Order: sequence, then structure tokens, then C-alpha cells
Amino acid sequence: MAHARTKHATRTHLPHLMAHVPGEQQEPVKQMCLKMMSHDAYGKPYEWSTRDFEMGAPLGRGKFGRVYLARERYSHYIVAMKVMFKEELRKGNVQRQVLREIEIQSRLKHPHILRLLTWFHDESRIYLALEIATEGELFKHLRNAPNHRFDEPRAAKYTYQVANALNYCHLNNVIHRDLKPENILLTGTDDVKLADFGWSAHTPTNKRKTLCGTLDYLPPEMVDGRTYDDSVDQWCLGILCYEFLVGNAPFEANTTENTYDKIRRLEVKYPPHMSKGSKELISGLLRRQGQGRITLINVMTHPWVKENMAKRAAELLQKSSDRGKENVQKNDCGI
Ligand SMILES: Nc1ncnc2c1ncn2[C@@H]1O[C@H](COP(=O)(O)OP(=O)(O)OP(=O)(O)O)[C@@H](O)[C@H]1O
Repeated sequence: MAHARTKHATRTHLPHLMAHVPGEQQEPVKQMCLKMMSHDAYGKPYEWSTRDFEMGAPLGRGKFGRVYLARERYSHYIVAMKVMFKEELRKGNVQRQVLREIEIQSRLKHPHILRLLTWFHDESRIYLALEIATEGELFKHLRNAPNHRFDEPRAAKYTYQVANALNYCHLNNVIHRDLKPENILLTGTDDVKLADFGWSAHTPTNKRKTLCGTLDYLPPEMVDGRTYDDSVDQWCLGILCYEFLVGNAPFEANTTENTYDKIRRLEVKYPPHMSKGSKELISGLLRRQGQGRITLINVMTHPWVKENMAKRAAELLQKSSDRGKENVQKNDCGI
């Protein structure tokens, strides 16, 4: 690794980064920023390799990769390192899918899209350095929630954040096409990150015909092999919001054909515990015709979403203030 640095960070670079840092944290944050800015990789092309990272505990396992906690040696920045064997990708015939994922995910920069920070490869493996989402798959949290479902404030908050991420994708001519709780990660601050762009696609022509995605989430136009556009993601958002609130997808059935039939007939059952607002939003997204589906902007400003997001924010604020009080009490008791 070359150590001649052509670009030195100076303290004059920092004021805009420090604007919202509380007083007592200013010095450590400033030191960390300076350290990161004086890294070889700052502001110029850099060939990353395994030598730059210390690998830690495994975080999880996918079909083609293992994900580990990893720390960049110089800055100590923590990432989730996804390691895939080239041979396994070749056997599974998914090389193009992985390259597409890398290409698309590395240029999407949004607070609710998992950042691909860098990637590199050696003779046998491909390494993706991903932003860390400490709470892991949202699916796990949904399964562990009471009755396998989220309450309305939580469902609304996540629906808003996913809508926001999808809207950004569409503005950048990307359709996700494989939305489901397994492809969404949760951070330690209760924010979701859209991940897994393996099935996503550029939309230069705006109409595509490939069948992909997960069965329960397939929109009618894909079931019938018709051309489709980015409104497939709005359909999937409707299914996702339903699954958050009910615990399972609306068109689940024992056979593929039965699922397809239910999708074609638009056979959705809304359990009695669902509110009028949530049903209105979901039925607005689960429309047969793509053009008829509620737009992502209208999802974000939907009264049910806004009202319940505010409740979630208030709940989290209350929790953190309770934790603060608990800590003060512990300190008072000398614990
Ligand atoms: N950025 C991340 N932060 C924290 N944990 C992660 C991160 N990325 C992946 N994980 C964990 O690693 C597991 C495997 O991730 P991976 O992306 O390989 O699998 P997948 O998307 O479930 O699988 P596949 O795409 O192969 O079906 C995830 O289920 C999750 O628990």
C-alpha cells in the first residue's frame, strides 16, 4: 500500500461536518474525521484489498455469500463484508446478476438504501464492503413481533422509508423488482435500508418483460407475462405494507397456481384489526393497472402514514428519555 499521500485533510475542511455535533463530542469526532480524510483512499482512486480490513464475527449467510463484520484497518470504520466465491457464482449462473447488483448499488446514494462502499476481488472471491445495519433482516423482526406483525406506527414508518428509497430509485431509472422483508435491513436507530439489488434493473426503455421477484409479491402484469414498468414496485410496496400489518402476504396459497389465481382476481382479505386508513393505502397500491396505483410521493404524504409515523417518533423519543432516566437512577445508586 503506497503511503505517499497527495491529498491532506486540513481543519478548514471540517466546519460543515461539525455543525451538528454536540460540544463534548467535537474533539473526538474531529480527530476521527481527520484520520479518515488522510486515508490513502480519500479523494482519489484506490485499489482496496483484503489487506485493508480486519475480518470479525459472521453476521449471516446468503445463498451465495457469507457476511462478516469487518473493520477498515486505518480509520477503524466498521462495515459488513459480503464474501462470495466466484466458483459458486459461476455454478449458480448468477455472475451477471451480481455484477448488476454491484453496478447499480454502488451508484445509489440514499439514506434508506444500503450503501455499497467499495468492492474488490481476488482469484477466488468477490468482496462487497457494505454499510452495516446492526439489527439485520427486517424479516426476523417481523417474525419475532407479537402475532408476527408490526403495529401501525412501526409499519407506517417503514412503509414511508421504503417509499422514499423506491422513489429515489425510480428517479434514477432503477426498478427494484424484489421487495420483501428479507431484502430490507434494519439499523440500530430503527431505520430501514433497502438491500439486495440482484433483481433490479435499469429502465432505459421503461418497459420490460423478464419474470423475476418473489411469487407472493408478483404483480398481475408479471404473472401474465405482460410488459411492465416501475409501477411494479408500488404493487410490491402494497404487499409489503400488508405483510407488516397482517404477518403474511395477501395472496399466499398452497400452490403457485392458486397464488397466481388470487393475484389475478385481486382477492385480498383485510382482517378486522386493520384500520380504515391502512386499508385505503394498501388497496390504492394493489391496483390491477400500474397507472392507477398511488404514487410513491402520495404514499409518503398519505394521512395514515403521516399520523402513524409521528406516533412512532413520539414512542421512540419516550423510550430514549425513559432510558436516560434509568441511567441517571443507576448512577445515583452507584451502579
Ligand atoms: N449490511 C449488513 N449489515 C448487517 N447484516 C447484514 C448485512 N448484509 C447482510 N447481512 C446479514 O447477512 C445475511 C446474509 O446476507 P446476504 O446478502 O448474503 O443474503 P441474502 O440477501 O439473504 O441472500 P441471497 O441474496 O443470497 O438470497 C443477511 O440475512 C443478514 O442477516
